[in-house]
Amino acid sequence: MLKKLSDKVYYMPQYSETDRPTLGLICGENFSVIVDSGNSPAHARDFLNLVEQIDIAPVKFVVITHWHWDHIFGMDTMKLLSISHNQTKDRIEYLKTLTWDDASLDSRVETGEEIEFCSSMIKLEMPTRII
Ligand SMILES: Nc1ccn([C@@H]2O[C@H](COP(=O)(O)O)[C@@H](O)[C@H]2O)c(=O)n1
Repeated sequence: MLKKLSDKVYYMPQYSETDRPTLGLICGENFSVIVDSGNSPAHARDFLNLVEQIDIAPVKFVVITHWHWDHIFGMDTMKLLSISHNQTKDRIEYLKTLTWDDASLDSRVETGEEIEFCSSMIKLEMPTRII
């Protein structure tokens, strides 16, 4: 169930066990907008399933607040036009060049490019992953 903040604003609360952040939904007269895409395809699908259950104008965009993995790994699954700051877009483009299998994550933790917390949460949220 989505939580309702007002007639126009809903959210799905965060789930700290696998670092799923809060996802938002802003409903306009003509279209609606999702705020952040979730930390995995499953997270995005869970949110979209809840959104489908309420009577709102069609969802047209997903607004990405920032580039952290937990806010962007559901983008492909949402299949929406995305809106973000240019620097966020650039960072996402860089992240798309990386590989996300366990060995690659471990190696980036070793070099300091990735933090252990994100690596372990990615493995927990997506035991098998094609990102
Ligand atoms: N280098 C980092 C540091 C943190 N994260 C992720 O950000 C989360 C905390 O901030 P949010 O605003 O994104 O909720 C944290 O839970 C990490 O998943 C990161 O990706 N990279």
